[in-house]
Amino acid sequence: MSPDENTPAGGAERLVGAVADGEDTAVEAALRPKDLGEFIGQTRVREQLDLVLRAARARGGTADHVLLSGAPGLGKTTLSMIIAAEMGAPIRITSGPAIQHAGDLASILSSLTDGEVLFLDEIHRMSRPAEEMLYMAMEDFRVDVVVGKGPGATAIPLELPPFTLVGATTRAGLLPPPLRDRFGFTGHMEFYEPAELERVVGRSAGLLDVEISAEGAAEIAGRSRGTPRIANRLLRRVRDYAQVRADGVVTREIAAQALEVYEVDARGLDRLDRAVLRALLELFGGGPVGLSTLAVAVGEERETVEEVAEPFLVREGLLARTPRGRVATPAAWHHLGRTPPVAPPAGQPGLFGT
Ligand SMILES: Nc1ncnc2c1ncn2[C@@H]1O[C@H](COP(=O)(O)OP(=O)(O)OP(=O)(O)O)[C@@H](O)[C@H]1O
Repeated sequence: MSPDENTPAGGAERLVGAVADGEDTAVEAALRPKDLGEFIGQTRVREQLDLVLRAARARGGTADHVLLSGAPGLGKTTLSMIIAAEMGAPIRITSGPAIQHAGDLASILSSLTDGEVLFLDEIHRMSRPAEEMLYMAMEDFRVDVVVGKGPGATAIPLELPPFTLVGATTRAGLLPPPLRDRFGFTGHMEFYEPAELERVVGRSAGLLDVEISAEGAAEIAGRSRGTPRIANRLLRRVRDYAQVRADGVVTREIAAQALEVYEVDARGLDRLDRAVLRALLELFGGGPVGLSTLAVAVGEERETVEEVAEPFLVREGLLARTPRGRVATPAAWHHLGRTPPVAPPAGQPGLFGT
């Protein structure tokens, strides 16, 4: 398996990875907002969803199918639970990779109750036959269950109770159009602003009984890469530090010291992210340099640099992928406390290829 942004080479989970680790799973249930009012940020999606749910409630029916797209850890599972809670309906949770055969899906669908919410995480990873069964289930609340094999096989139609499908995907673009078109509402989840993450940290600290100052919450928020899951994880590590090395209270200084121990810098970069930038600046004058050369310079696999470190560096505007290779932006020089090279006179090719 190739590495991704969330797991460094070697397998250990990254403190700043956005995919849930075992500890996250254990504590996240306690930290999830329970209704739309408690859900922080995502103003647009929240308002649109509020309208969809209110209208469905007023009609006394089930809500339209909902597709939530966005990076891991932004709150898709949480929102699906909120949709069920707001509709006063039970929720069934499963995921695309768990449904490999159409029969797996048929057995889930046929056991749904009236109005139930079915949360299908990673919906883009479902098998094709299951996907085709889902089209009919979403549109007509009916599936054809095939009994037998070969020429003697018969399709038995099975009526389903009305239900709301909430699909979640990190890659909306990978969904086949017929599937995408069957959702009545699509919400795209954005990365969170620091002020919103500060509220997430403050709220979680309250639930975990951690005393924290506003500045302490801001310090953690600024290092959380726009992602509530990372904010909650960093809060737990800072809490440990505050307990062991101080009086348990999370101030700005304590948060900064703790995250220095864990090598997460003021902008949320970790050791690997910084190693890539440092090599780019110190060994290659800021680039352009080929990916393979850069990977050798930091002693990592090419895939690790490309899939683990680069996405966040690109998102932060610290690194650019150009046809001639990787280039550090002026912001990268500033972030590592260095002065970017002077731009060449107009008309002459320079470091940044202009
Ligand atoms: N808007 C929010 N306000 C407060 N906490 C949030 C918010 N969004 C997410 N969280 C918290 O972040 C954690 C991760 O959220 P969640 O599991 O819903 O993310 P996700 O997008 O479903 O991730 P994945 O795709 O990896 O399953 C949870 O503990 C949740 O409480």
